[in-house]
Amino acid sequence: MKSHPIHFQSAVEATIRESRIETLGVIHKCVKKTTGDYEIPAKHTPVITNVAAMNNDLDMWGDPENFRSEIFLNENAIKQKLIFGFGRRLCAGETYARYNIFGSIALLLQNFNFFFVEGEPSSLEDKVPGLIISPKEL
Ligand code: HEM
Repeated sequence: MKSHPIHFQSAVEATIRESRIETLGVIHKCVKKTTGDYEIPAKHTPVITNVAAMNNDLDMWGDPENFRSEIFLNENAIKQKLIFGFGRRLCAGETYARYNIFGSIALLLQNFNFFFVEGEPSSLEDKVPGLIISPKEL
């Protein structure tokens, strides 16, 4: 079956979200007392976006624990952007990261077959926690 690049792209987006590599955003200083629905107690209060919570929000995703790439088929979906933070200080490496992840996964899938190895980390739960989540050593 021949798949369309946009379907592959949405699978890549879903993989980035599902892998939950980013837990917190960087510290920002509020320039206004309100942001969206939030009241910030004082101007210039430092705020940190809880990226992990956004990517696991039940109201937003319904079933965040499931891999559903079709959510990302709509190129303009706001959810697609949340992976890299939001607002004027969102991830500066977004385009670079998307381009590289897309290319790397495409090349790997074209050239290799992947299997789980018994006794070795096999799921996304097998990871090392931290500000940036990484897989356990393979
Ligand atoms: C899948 C890969 C990546 C993900 C999921 C990711 C995600 C994020 C997130 C969530 C933030 C915080 C945004 C906020 O606080 O609102 C951020 C900030 C940032 N990221 Fe990334 N990032 C990725 C790759 C990269 C790469 C490859 C670079 C550089 C080449 C990069 C450079 C930065 C920088 C400089 C900031 C701070 C931006 C600012 O405060 O103005 N990121 N990223």
